[in-house]
Amino acid sequence: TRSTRPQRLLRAVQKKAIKGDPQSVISTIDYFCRHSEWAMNVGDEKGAILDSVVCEVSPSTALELGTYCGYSTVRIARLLPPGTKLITLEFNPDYAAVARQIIEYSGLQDKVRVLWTDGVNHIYICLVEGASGDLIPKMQELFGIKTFDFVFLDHWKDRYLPDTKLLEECQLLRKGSILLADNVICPGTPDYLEYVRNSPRYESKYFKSHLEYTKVEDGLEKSVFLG
Ligand SMILES: O=C(NC/C=C/[C@H]1O[C@@H](n2cnc3c(NCCO)ncnc32)[C@H](O)[C@@H]1O)c1cc(-c2ccc(F)cc2)cc(O)c1O
Ligand SMILES: [Mg+2]
Repeated sequence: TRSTRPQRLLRAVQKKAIKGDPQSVISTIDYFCRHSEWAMNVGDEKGAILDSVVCEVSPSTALELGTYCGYSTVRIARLLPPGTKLITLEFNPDYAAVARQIIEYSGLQDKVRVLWTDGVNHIYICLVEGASGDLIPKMQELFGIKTFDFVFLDHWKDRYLPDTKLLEECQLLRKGSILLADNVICPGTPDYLEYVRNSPRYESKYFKSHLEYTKVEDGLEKSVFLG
């Protein structure tokens, strides 16, 4: 049977990227998506905005909803200081398998630890297979996470709002937690935008950009939880 797009993207990384070099993995994926096959990675233009927010927040705990091939996982993890806990959730086992290999190829595998390892000098990336709706309520029990400093939303667009409300209900957000949402224009997340822009519990800001690898408008919404 024909390979899948994530498998072809992985093969391009294994063929062209420098093993152990996260930036090379990122550039290879961007080149592949621009010149061979488009794929729904956050991409280089919005990725630069993601980078700047991650550097500004310098989170000690971070959550990514929707790993897909691991492109934004690598983008985020390469900027995190040692001792950070990054949890990324992916419920499609085939995508999770590709993401695991891309994360490992980027040299972050020595930082990929199951979260309860007591090492203190590594970034912990835990790629958990499962649906955010089931896993978010278990963050404390499974990973000892009290609150997330940073959340990157990039999964099904109609799940941004319910999962944000779930994070609030599970008290996984604290005063100052930052939510960064991809695709708030294209494909669009109207109910989520309306919520974070009108709720007194959030201070929201739109970062105008373009849909990955295209000239179509898209952007990221950065929302600070006010507690
Ligand atoms: O649809 C887009 N992203 C979805 C990502 C889904 C990934 O996340 C995983 N996932 C989904 N829900 C959950 C979940 N929980 C929710 C269910 O329980 N728990 C765990 N994992 C989950 C999927 O398995 C995928 O791996 C998109 C589209 C365009 C686009 C724009 C223009 C076009 F013309 C075409 C496409 C551009 C983008 O940047 C985009 O991100
Ligand atoms: Mg996206």
